[in-house]
Formats: sequence, C-alpha cells, structure tokens
Amino acid sequence: MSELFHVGISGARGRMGRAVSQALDAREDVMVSVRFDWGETPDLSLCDVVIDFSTAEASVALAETCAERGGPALVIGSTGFSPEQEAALQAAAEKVAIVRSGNFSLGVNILIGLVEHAALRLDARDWDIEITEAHHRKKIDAPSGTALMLGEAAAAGRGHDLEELRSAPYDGISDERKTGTIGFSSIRAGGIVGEHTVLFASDDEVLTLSHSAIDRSLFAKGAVAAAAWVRTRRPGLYDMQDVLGFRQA
Ligand SMILES: NC(=O)C1=CN([C@@H]2O[C@H](COP(=O)(O)OP(=O)(O)OC[C@H]3O[C@@H](n4cnc5c(N)ncnc54)[C@H](OP(=O)(O)O)[C@@H]3O)[C@@H](O)[C@H]2O)C=CC1
Ligand SMILES: O=C(O)C1=N[C@H](C(=O)O)C[C@H](O)C1
Repeated sequence: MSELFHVGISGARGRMGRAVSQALDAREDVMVSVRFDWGETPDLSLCDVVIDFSTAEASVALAETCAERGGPALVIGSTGFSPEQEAALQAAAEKVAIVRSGNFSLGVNILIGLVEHAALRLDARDWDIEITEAHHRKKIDAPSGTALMLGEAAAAGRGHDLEELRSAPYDGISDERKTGTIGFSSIRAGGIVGEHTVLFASDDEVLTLSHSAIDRSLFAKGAVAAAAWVRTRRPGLYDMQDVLGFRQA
C-alpha cells in the first residue's frame, strides 16, 4: 500500500469541498487533517497538501501563505481569476508546488488536445470558434474556467494568445464578428453540473466537440489524484495535463 499522506480541504463546506471530502473517504492512503472555510485560520503544518475549491481571492491568499512558509503543496480548483491574481499564483509557485486547473476531469483534459488540433487544422480565414458553457444558477464567474482553458487551447492551435483572438461579448448592437475569432456564450440555470461545447463554424459546415459532467464527484476524484501527484513535486505551477502525463518535459 502507498504511504499515508495528510490533506487539508479549503472551502470544505462548499459543493466541491463536500465532494472532495467524500472522494478522500474512499482512499486508504489519505488522512484529512484540516477542514476550513472563510474566516477560519487553519494549521497548515498538519497537511502535506491542501485541496482548495473556494474563490479566486481566497486561493491567491492561501497560495501566498503556503509560499511564505514553504508548503504545503496546493491543488487549486477555484476559477474566475483576474490577470493580476493569475500573476500572483505564478509568483507563489516559485516557492511551492501548485496544481491549478479549471477542470479536473479526464474528458475535458482530452478535449483540450482535440480543440488545439482542430483549431490548427481549420483555417482561421474561414472558421470561427464559439465556446458555449452551461452551469448551475449558483456559479458566479463567466466564462467558466474550463471555457477559458478551451479558448486558450484553440488560440494556441492558431499560434496566438487568447486575448489576441477573443471576440467581444454579444449584447445589443455591435460590429460584425471578425472571421476566425473565438467567442464565449454562457448559460446559468437550475442545477446543471457543467456542459462545454466548442463549435467550429465555416460558411459551409459546423464541427462540434463537447463534454458533459454528470456528477461533480468527477472533479473531486481528479483533484485527489492531483494531490497525490503534487505532494512530492518541486515548486512550480502545474496543471492536469502534467498530472495525467499529457505534457512531457
Ligand atoms: N476546477 C474544477 O474542476 C472545478 C472548479 N470549481 C470552482 O471551485 C470553486 C468553488 O465551487 P463550489 O464548491 O461550487 O462553490 P461553493 O460556493 O459551494 O463553495 C465555496 C466554499 O469556499 C469557502 N470560502 C470562501 N472564502 C474562503 C476562504 N477565504 N478560505 C477558505 N474557504 C473559503 C466558502 O465558505 P463560506 O460559505 O463560509 O463563504 C464555501 O464553503 C468555484 O470557483 C468553482 O468555479 C467547481 C467545480 C469544479
Ligand atoms: O462552478 C462549477 O460548478 C464548475 N466550475 C468549473 C469551471 O469554471 O469550469 C468546472 C466545472 O465545469 C464546474
């Protein structure tokens, strides 16, 4: 049996925190040493790794604390980071190992590769890209973290950063859409767990790639796998592509 390790859960009373707790219960090699939410000060010395699904602001504060004290390692699932907050995570990762992903599912991480490949093959002079995502009414950030990762993969396929190709949100009267740009559309309704569709559209045909999350335990299991992987890593900012071995050094 593998060596026992100690995990903290940040955002423990939230939807994902509770799912992570259940996923950890199913493992014999893990002990949950700390659970915390907003306003609570955890004893981080009790953890080898913290799994964090809270808010962007809380995740940055936690990463900075872990960087200052040289650990524990982190798995960050929160979404909705500003560019400044992304830079702060990057800086913290110089001192502590962090896996950060907007989606811990295997299917989405395979979809990322498919989208990059399709964007490379489908000429930007003919093919627009539109990413649609649907989530439950309680989700506060849009586009979702997953949609942004898919947008980054599409842009990378075309040799650009997302911000260079991103089309403006649609609302009221606007200019015509520039061919080959990447747009985002969001739905917030009911209890939808997570739906993502990447649509490639030319004047003649439409190619659709999509992923549906059936239960959020899916994300929790992926985050626990990331925790087992990251606890022995050197400082750095990693993602699920690293954990799954999809990105070789
Ligand atoms: N990467 C992925 O695969 C997935 C990512 N997510 C993302 O994870 C995040 C959480 O989602 P979800 O669980 O649905 O949200 P919830 O609102 O259900 O849970 C968030 C939790 O974080 C807690 N929290 C707030 N501030 C802090 C803090 N400073 N320190 C510790 N905990 C804090 C909240 O506590 P309190 O209620 O006391 O404020 C709450 O318990 C979102 O950003 C979401 O987009 C969600 C699913 C999958
Ligand atoms: O908030 C959620 O619920 C989800 N958030 C993640 C995102 O922003 O992409 C992942 C998943 O789709 C569920």
